[in-house]
Order: sequence, then C-alpha cells, then structure tokens
Amino acid sequence: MFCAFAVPDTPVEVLVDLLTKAKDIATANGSVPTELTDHLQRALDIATGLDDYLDKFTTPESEPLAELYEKTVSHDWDRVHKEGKTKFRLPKECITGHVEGQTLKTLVHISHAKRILEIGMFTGYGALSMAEALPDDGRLVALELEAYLKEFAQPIFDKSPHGKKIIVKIGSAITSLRELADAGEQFDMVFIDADKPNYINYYKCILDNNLLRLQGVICVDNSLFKGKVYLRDITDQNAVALKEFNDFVAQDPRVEQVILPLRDGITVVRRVSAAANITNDEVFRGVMGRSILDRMRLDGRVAYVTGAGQGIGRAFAHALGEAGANVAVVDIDPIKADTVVKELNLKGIHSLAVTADISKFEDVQRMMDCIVSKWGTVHIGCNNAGINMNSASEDTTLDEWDKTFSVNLRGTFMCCQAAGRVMLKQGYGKIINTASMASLIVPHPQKQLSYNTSKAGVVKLTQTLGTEWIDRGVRVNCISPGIVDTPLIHSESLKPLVQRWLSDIPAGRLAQVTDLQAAVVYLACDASDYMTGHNLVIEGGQSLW
Ligand SMILES: C[S@@+](CC[C@H](N)C(=O)[O-])C[C@H]1O[C@@H](n2cnc3c(N)ncnc32)[C@H](O)[C@@H]1O
Repeated sequence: MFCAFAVPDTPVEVLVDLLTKAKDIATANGSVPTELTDHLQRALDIATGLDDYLDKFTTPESEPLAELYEKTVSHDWDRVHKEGKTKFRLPKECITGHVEGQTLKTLVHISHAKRILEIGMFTGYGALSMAEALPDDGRLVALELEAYLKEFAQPIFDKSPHGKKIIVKIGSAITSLRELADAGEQFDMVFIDADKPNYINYYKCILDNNLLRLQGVICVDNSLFKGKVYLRDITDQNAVALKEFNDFVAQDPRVEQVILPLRDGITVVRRVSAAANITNDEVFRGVMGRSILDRMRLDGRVAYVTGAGQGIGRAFAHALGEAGANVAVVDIDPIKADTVVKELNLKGIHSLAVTADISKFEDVQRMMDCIVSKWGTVHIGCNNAGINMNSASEDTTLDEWDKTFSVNLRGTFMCCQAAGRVMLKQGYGKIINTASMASLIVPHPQKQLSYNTSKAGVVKLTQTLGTEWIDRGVRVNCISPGIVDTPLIHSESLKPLVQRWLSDIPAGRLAQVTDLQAAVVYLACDASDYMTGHNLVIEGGQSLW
C-alpha cells in the first residue's frame, strides 16, 4: 500500500524527496529557466506516480492482510517500546506491504514452494502473504526476535484460513537457524528480512547447512538499501552490510541471482548445483539435465482418455493435463465430456471433447481422426472406458458377455490399434490401458464373470502389444485398480457390499480416483520408458490377502 512517507525508504522515495527539493528551489529562484523547472516537474511526476501505479495494478490484498496492515500502521510502536514490551523501537515502515507481499506470494506460486522460512517476521504481513499461496499441507516457519510481535500477529493469523500454516519461532534468528539445521530441516523458499548486518551470516548458514533445497529460492529484502549500495560514499552501516552481502552473493558459485528494483530492492537468489568435479553423470545432472520431477512433465504431449466423463477417466484427464499435456476427453455421453473439458479449461489445460462409443469401429476411427486433425498427432492413449454387469455365471447371458467384451476388450483393442498406428509411424507412444485387480483375483461376493475375464484379457492384450511394439518406440502398460470409490459402486445392488470389501482391503479403505493419478502420469512420461507390458496394481494390498 502506498502511503506518504516521513523518511524516504526506497530509491524512488529518495528520488522524489530530492526532486521535490530541487523543484522547490528552482521555482523559488526567478532566474532558473522554465524549461528546467518543467523537466524537474516531469521527472517528479514519473517518480511520484510509480508506487501508486504499482499498487493500483497489483491484485488487491485479502481482508486479513488489509487488517494486518491497518493494525500495524496505526499501532503506537514508540509506546510499546517505552513500556518495555519490545526490545527495540520498531518503525511501522518495517512492514512488507501490498506490492511486495503480492510479489512474494507470486514467487511461492511459481516455485511451487511448500516449506518456507522467513527471517524477520515483524507483524506477519509477508508471512501471511506467502502462506496464502501455500498448499493446505504447506508450512511457513517465521523467525522473530520480539515475542510481542507473535502476540500481535496471532489473532489475525487465526482469522485467516491460511494462518494455521504459520509457525512463529521467537529468539535470535541465527540461533533458530542453527536449531533448524541440526533438526535436518530444509526449505523451498527463504525470505531474509531481519537485521541487515547479519544478512551474510543468515545466507551462509542457510547454504552451508543445506537449509535451502537445490533449485530453492532465497528472497532478500532491502538489497538496494535506498540506492546507497551503489553510491560511492557510504557512511550508513546497514548500507555497507548490504553492499558486502550483494558482493558475496555475486561471487557465490552455488547460486544465480537477480535484483528486482521493486520498493527497496528484492534480490531473488536460486540455488543451483555447483559444477561437479567429483562426478558429472546423468544421475548427478539428471537425464538431459532434468531432475526426476521435471522428467515426469508432459508439456507439449497430446493425450486422450476414453471414459473420461467421470470417475477414473476424469481423474486421469485432469492428471495428464496438470502435468502439461493437451487432453482429448472421450466419452459416450457428450454432456459429461463437455463438463470435464470446461473443468480443464478453467485450469488452463488445452482440451477437446470427443463423443465416441469405443465398441464401434467407426467411432474409434473418428475419435483418432478428430484428435490428429486438431493437434497433429497422439503421444499418450489412455484406454479406460469399461463396463461391468453383475450376474451369476450360470445366468450370464451371451448378450451380457458380448456387451462386456465388446467394450472392455474389443473396444480397448480397437483403441490400441488406432492409436498404435499413429504412434508406430512417429516411433513414439505411450498406451495405458485400464485393467483391474479382477485380472488377478476373483473379487467377491459379487458375481462378475464377464468383467473378470475381459479384464484378464486386457492384461494379456497389454503384455502382447507391449512386447511387440517396444522396439518401435511404443510402450503399452496397464493399471489395475482395486475397488474404486466411483459412482459405479454406489448402485443399489453394490452398496451393501462395501463393508464386506473393506474387511478384505489391508489399506482399510476403498481407492479414491486420485490414488491412481500419479501412476498414469508416470506411465505416460519418459521416466517410465523402460517399462512395457506391465500391469501396475494399485489396490491397497487387496490382491495379497
Ligand atoms: C523489516 S522487519 C520484517 C518485516 C516483515 N518481513 C514483514 O513482512 O512485514 C524486520 C524484523 O526482523 C526482526 N529482527 C531483527 N533482528 C533480529 C534477529 N537478530 N533475530 C530475529 N529477528 C530479528 C525485527 O524484530 C523485525 O520484526
């Protein structure tokens, strides 16, 4: 939030202060040419307008942050210091504020940080801004010297749904850092914003003790220190400390850094792996220089998922899209396919709804043509659509058998073949079929002969294609889920069986569709290239009992 300043606190505020003085002198002096006064006014307008403009065009702060700001700037910090409640007199200008808070929040989002360390919390504006960007299980440890500030911030943290992610540690930051290092803690992001002369000690302690993970980010506040770090004549002790700190970081081979000229300067430092003279192989550097999690990304890949209108297929479509792929959402029900496409669009995922009954040859061909004409190819095919009709074997009709097989096995084969033809031509592809735990055990007490045998067929289909096509770059694997909590099992006939199933599952619960998402991404990505014809069983241990 921009507010009139008593003491210029940033390079721009210093400029405004100096230009105002210069303009006042020029205006008062009748012999100064108007042109010079006009230039001064223009420079003043540009400098004065900047912070206001940044404030106006930055996403507004949340209500708890606005309250924290108001409470901080209206507090009588002199009085609490005189009353001995704080060791030091804390200027309200210490607060991080709106634009910088949103910058930190954005960096947390971009870096996907889950564990954050803040050195110097003050009233918690920066801490809460960053916590707002953390996932529900994220954590921010804030180090602060003054116990009074924890009491001050906590009631507002408690009002925010994100406040519970913040843990405040009172004491000298260097002692707390050593304790965190001894406890083997590690962070994805660190914000250094406490006493300036100790910045270098905090930084060294963080890097020397691996408190920052590889590729992790350190943000350093006040790194321009009102512009004094680049002025020749430095008398200010804090400015000297910052200058030496900046020099040290610039020479440190363990990091890359940039100073953002926002407010009083924020240095963003990224930890990189130092050039290795011990070893420099793919295990150390990552295959193609990509870390294992990067290698699971699917950016630029084209995928389709059949039966993606609900349940497992919908979860697969989201997972592949989140990992970066374009996703064709294929379903027999156009409304369901459209709904999932709308969901994916909301997440910025390129997607396409395709209506197809995969038991029909023409539909499978049309599905493939539609995807190829839209995106040029297919890299990932998830053949997931399936049906299950229950009947005792002596009563199973040929019609039920045929229907089950024509979707579950014949349909899956047709999809594999259509996708395989495109993939073999380009020498690359990943096919992931949805089989079932029923391919391994006979689930009971429900009777489902056609389903069990069709899914056993899907595993053999997968093994055969997986070995036949691997040398031409196409991998075929399948996932065998246990009993998944989808709308299918909430039918009146199956509902009473749930308790019975639970007693057969070592994990003590049914599978959620989200339990299967990492598997489909793994089988779709390059990291699983050596895997083919595999049946990846995810059943909470049920097939082992
Ligand atoms: C610039 S303020 C921090 C602003 C805060 N990051 C925010 O978002 O508003 C600096 C804070 O560092 C704290 N501090 C100063 N020296 C410290 C030390 N040695 N150990 C821990 N905290 C310290 C001060 O009490 C003060 O609250």
